[in-house]
Amino acid sequence: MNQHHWVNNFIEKTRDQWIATSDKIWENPETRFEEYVSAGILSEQLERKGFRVTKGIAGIETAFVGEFGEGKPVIAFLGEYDALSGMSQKGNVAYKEKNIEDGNGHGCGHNLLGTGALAGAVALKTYMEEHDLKGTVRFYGCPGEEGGSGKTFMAREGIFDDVDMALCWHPGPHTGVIASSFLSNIQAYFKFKGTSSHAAASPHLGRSALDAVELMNVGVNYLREHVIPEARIHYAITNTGGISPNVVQANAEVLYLIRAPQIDETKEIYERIKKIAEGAALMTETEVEVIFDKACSNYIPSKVLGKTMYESMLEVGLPEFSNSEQQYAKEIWNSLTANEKNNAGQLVAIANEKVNIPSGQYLAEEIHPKYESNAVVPGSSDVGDVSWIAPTVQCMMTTCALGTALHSWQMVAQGTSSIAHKGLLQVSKVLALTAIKALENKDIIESAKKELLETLNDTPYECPIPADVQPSKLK
Ligand SMILES: Nc1ccc(C(=O)N[C@@H](CCC(=O)O)C(=O)O)cc1
Repeated sequence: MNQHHWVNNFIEKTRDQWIATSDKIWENPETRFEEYVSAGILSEQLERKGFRVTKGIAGIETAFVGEFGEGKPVIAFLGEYDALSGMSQKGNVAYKEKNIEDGNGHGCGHNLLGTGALAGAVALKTYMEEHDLKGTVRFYGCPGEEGGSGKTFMAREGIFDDVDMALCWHPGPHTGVIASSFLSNIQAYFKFKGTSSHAAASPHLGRSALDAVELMNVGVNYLREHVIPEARIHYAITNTGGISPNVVQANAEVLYLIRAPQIDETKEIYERIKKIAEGAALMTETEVEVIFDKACSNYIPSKVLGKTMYESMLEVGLPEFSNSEQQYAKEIWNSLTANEKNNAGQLVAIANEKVNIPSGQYLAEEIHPKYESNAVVPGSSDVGDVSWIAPTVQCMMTTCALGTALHSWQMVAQGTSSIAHKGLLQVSKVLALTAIKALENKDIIESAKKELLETLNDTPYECPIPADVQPSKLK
């Protein structure tokens, strides 16, 4: 039996357990660094499959690793399982309706992501046993990707240092190797402290922290024109100082997320934003404290491994969808606005380019043929930090209708559908096959490592998160 047939047989034979695992995680959406149930579901399966499991690695309760085999090469599968807050949504419907008031939801499909990577790792382990192959397979349970950069904290503790190759994937509307780089980022809280007072009787005695937040935001709005065009600066006001307009707000806080292609560019913008915060504090006679939350590095896709993954994708092919799945995808398509439909050809996170979508098509019908690109995707991922340490490869696999945006209710609704299940099985095969090809042809890993060394050009990996910053839960 050739490699592809073996992988196909294995995943199809075990399909029910992957689907059930993904659905269980979908039903228990947990946000950054609180993924207790989800991490439990995945680590328990690794234990049952004979992996040596270590929980709470890198000082993070919901991070874990499962290992099988010994020696080189060390092949790592990266699994995520965190959800987004406030994104609760009913499954398998084509209209917006919450499942639970104020509940979380899998708006980025990480229920599928973690499970697909797990299935790939289990497939590789079984293949190694049956074919008496040497090496180590690891599944890294990586929490807090969304706004948490869990892998960057894990990288800081050195836990990826002996990895020879890393594999990951992302659910979405298209299929192809993720050929582009991603933006690095820094996230920090700006906490202002003033003096409360009666807003009518003694406003002159009050010093408003909320004013400071607003002035800071205005300052940053002016900054935006004077940064490189690829940069992105977002904010969320995490404390408005209360709900009483007749009190001068003594405490207020704003959370900034700053992104740019290179981490040095992000750091430079961060320093300028800190000056704006100091300016806002000066103007309002308040005090500001800057609390570094997290950061991640830009992603360096391995072209060598990208080629191997692309070849694996061609062998595995796209899922075949039934009439009822096509019908559901059409209903999702019909829920989109004209602008959203127009944007459907944008290959989010694959290559930052646009393809034509023929009318009447609702599910991707092609494997994007590019596995090399100089483009930068306007998003970030903590897989970036792993890619500085070991050659790393990722793909996107169709798990939802064309036009579905990540972080949308449509993404949550389809995350437990049979469309997503088919994508999940297909990508598990792609991940396992890519790893098997690399394991059976040592040249692949050697050239990938050489390529990474040349790309880094003697720049050593430096974790962008300072040593004293700890991962934090959502507030
Ligand atoms: N293959 C993908 C990997 C990550 C994402 C994504 O949306 N990441 C978040 C991460 C944000 C963060 O790093 O805090 C983002 O860009 O907003 C999207 C596709």
